[in-house]
Amino acid sequence: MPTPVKSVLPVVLLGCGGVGRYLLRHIVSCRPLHANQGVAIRVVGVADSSSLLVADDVHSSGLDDALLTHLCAAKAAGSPLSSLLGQVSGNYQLFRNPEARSKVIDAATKLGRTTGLVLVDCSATYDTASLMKDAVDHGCCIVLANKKPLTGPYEDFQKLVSNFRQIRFESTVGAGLPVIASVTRIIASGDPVSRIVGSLSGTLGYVMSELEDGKRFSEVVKTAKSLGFTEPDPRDDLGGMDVARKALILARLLGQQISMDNINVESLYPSELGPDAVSTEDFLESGLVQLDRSMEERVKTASSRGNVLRYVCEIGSKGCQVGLKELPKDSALGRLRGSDNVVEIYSRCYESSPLVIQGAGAGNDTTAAGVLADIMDLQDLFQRTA
Ligand SMILES: NC(=O)C1=CN([C@@H]2O[C@H](COP(=O)(O)OP(=O)(O)OC[C@H]3O[C@@H](n4cnc5c(N)ncnc54)[C@H](OP(=O)(O)O)[C@@H]3O)[C@@H](O)[C@H]2O)C=CC1
Ligand SMILES: N[C@@H](CC=O)C(=O)O
Repeated sequence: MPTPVKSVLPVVLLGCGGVGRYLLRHIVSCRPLHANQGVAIRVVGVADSSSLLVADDVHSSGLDDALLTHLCAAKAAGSPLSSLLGQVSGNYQLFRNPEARSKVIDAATKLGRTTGLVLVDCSATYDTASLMKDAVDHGCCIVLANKKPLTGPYEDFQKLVSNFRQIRFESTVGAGLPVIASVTRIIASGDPVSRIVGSLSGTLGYVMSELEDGKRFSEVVKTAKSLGFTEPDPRDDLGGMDVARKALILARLLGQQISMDNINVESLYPSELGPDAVSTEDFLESGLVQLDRSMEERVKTASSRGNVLRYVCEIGSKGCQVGLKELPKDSALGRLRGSDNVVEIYSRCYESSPLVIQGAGAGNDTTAAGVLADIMDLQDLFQRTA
């Protein structure tokens, strides 16, 4: 006998790039698994940077799986969502910006306090912050892979986490690794976390370990991009900002009321190659090679001392810093290979022997799996009443 549906989770997805598309594919392919658990995820809307595709009647139906599959194929081919209009049939409407934003609010207003709604942010922009805050006001649950809304003004962070039962942001730190959940559990048990140390960039982990194998910096950064490890602009990774955002999220979770300005960040590229001076394309094409020599020398110098380079994040009572460190090859961080992350959490209970979490720390598949697990984790808030 089929398992009765206990929870229906309506979802609006912001962003259908690498992570967002994987999420939609996971949702579709996990239907039988979720049905066995009595859960149905109903995707009622999907937005990209210019439009929103939304189900005709968000109360009673979602976008069907055939449409979601088409949508993923179109976005993967580089077409905007609006290209589906007139090409693919289905019970949906398309709204372009700025109307698209108000339609997301409409869905949040309609569903937030009735059936409930999960607004999922898989974009890579600060622009979604106000939408996410509005969604919180409308009683919606929110799930983020996007770190930016949580790393703007402290008041935004406070607002977004104000109903902590209704937010999940596991994938913002460590992709699919249970870092936020572990820190949250330790804090909830009254065990004060004193320090978090780790290698939290899949991109920089991959780049550093490939450099040790004698590969060129410019080549491995491009490969990291093609493997889906980097941010849309890899300078977010190479400049340390992506790791700094993760550090800020963790520090704020520990109760530190700090902002990005309070984090010491070491950049691996000079300001002449920064986003204000050079486009992403030019940076990839001709900027990166300018860094090959100096990176090769840094790696060789470290190696001559029996060490390796790792981009390390440290959060403690005396502040936060992220930067390149020379570490013994056989240390926990030194042994890291590829895009793996490792996080050591120190607290009273984990003082001499920290809680260590390690595993794949980047990639669209892993990250999307983390986002899906976050959505599923909200199922108890979506009990079907009828
Ligand atoms: N890849 C990884 O390993 C990990 C990624 N993340 C995070 O996941 C997020 C997504 O990454 P990724 O998929 O690689 O990024 P992409 O650049 O591939 O995709 C971003 C998507 O967001 C859309 N978008 C831009 N602005 C808006 C907006 N205002 N409203 C709605 N959608 C918008 C873009 O639209 P359009 O298609 O029109 O450009 C695009 O579809 C990032 O924040 C990243 O930091 C987190 C952990 C790990
Ligand atoms: N670009 C990030 C992806 C996850 O946040 C990384 O390399 O770790």
